[in-house]
Amino acid sequence: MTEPLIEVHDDATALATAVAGALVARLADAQERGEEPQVALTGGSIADQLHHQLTRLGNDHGTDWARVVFWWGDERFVARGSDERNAGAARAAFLDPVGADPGKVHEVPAADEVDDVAAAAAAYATTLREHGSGEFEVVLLGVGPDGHVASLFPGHPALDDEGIAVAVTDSPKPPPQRVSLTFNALNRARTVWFIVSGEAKAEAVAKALAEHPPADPHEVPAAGVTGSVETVWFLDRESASKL
Ligand SMILES: O=C1O[C@H](COP(=O)(O)O)[C@@H](O)[C@H](O)[C@H]1O
Repeated sequence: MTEPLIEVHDDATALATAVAGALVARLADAQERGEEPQVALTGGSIADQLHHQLTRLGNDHGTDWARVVFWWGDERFVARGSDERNAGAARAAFLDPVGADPGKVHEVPAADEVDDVAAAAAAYATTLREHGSGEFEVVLLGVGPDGHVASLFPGHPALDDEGIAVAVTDSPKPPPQRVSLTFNALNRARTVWFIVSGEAKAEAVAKALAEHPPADPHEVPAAGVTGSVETVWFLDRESASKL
């Protein structure tokens, strides 16, 4: 468990630009050490801006995108062609333009590819186990106004799942069926970067970072994730306004 660092940027654009710059530098460093870094991407409102900035940077920092292994912290269980799919948006705006290797982009199976959401979670967990069960260089996490991360929602039984990936069948945020990495998997990451923008998230950020008393991850799931080497909360002024 690492002490969280906090970095506040002016607005969502500055925030996404900073995280994109930090990510390409971190991945290039890992590749220079001869590693093939694994990254878990996030969905949600900040993801589009982040993808845009990552594509703008492209190979500028020497990152070889074809030698990065991609995962998602969570996925909505919808058809592959659905606009709601986190992976679809990332592929179109970022992974395809920068030349990610399709064989190293590991999506959660879609609703039109497997029987049910439990089968999707089981298949994702199997693929993760084949790649080290979540030895992530970086996990990127958005945070919902209720403090959820990935698809781990306050008070939900998925918070206590001890596997790697869990099926969520009654998400309070639509769509109701999702697959999420568990706390167990997320907490194996070397680096966890929260990316949080907007006034609506300010309360959740303040609760997650409270020290006395610290937040209960069952009430504020974001408080239950830390990197083994580094945890950074990348915020904009609005999301940091209640700290
Ligand atoms: O549904 C989701 O929500 C969270 C937070 O999204 P936001 O739109 O409130 O920023 C996101 O991190 C997650 O990946 C996504 O599936």
